[in-house]
Amino acid sequence: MARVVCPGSFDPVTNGHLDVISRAASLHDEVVVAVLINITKKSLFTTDERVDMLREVTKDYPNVRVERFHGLLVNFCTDNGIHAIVKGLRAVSDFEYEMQMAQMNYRLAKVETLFVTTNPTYSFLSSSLVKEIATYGGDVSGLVPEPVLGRLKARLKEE
Ligand SMILES: O=C(O)c1ccc2[nH]nc(Br)c2c1
Ligand SMILES: O=C(O)c1ccc2[nH]nc(Br)c2c1
Repeated sequence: MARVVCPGSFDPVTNGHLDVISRAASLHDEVVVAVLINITKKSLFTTDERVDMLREVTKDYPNVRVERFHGLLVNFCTDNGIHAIVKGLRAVSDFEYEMQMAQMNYRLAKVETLFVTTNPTYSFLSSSLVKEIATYGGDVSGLVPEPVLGRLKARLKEE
């Protein structure tokens, strides 16, 4: 049973994230999308909201489940029988940091990291850019799943 993890903040999940998750799901028996609980970093959505949105937008993928974790990713992996991490690469600029993390995670727990090159349509995308554009009234439709677009607009109205 090849189980892999797609970790992230997903604050909120974007179509770029979903592209990586769906491609990982087509390659492995099970994909665990792991939402990082980060108490130090202020996020726009709570952990529960981020988990809920991910569950909603991945409900048509039977081999994808969404969990949350805090602390070291490799501890989450070893606790859950996960031997590989799947990350998206949007551009060469992602590679240096991801390479460092991948080598550390292998050293710590022999957990491998596999990379998926993101669909060029979304290679400019990040959660933070989507939030920034939406904050100033920019149109981010088509960049996040429909259910996320509604929640993003509603949340930003509250800010
Ligand atoms: O949501 C994030 O913070 C985040 C970061 C980096 C990422 N690489 N691949 C994916 Br899916 C991904 C998600
Ligand atoms: O949303 C982000 O911050 C983020 C970062 C890094 C990423 N690599 N691949 C993907 Br999809 C991705 C998304």
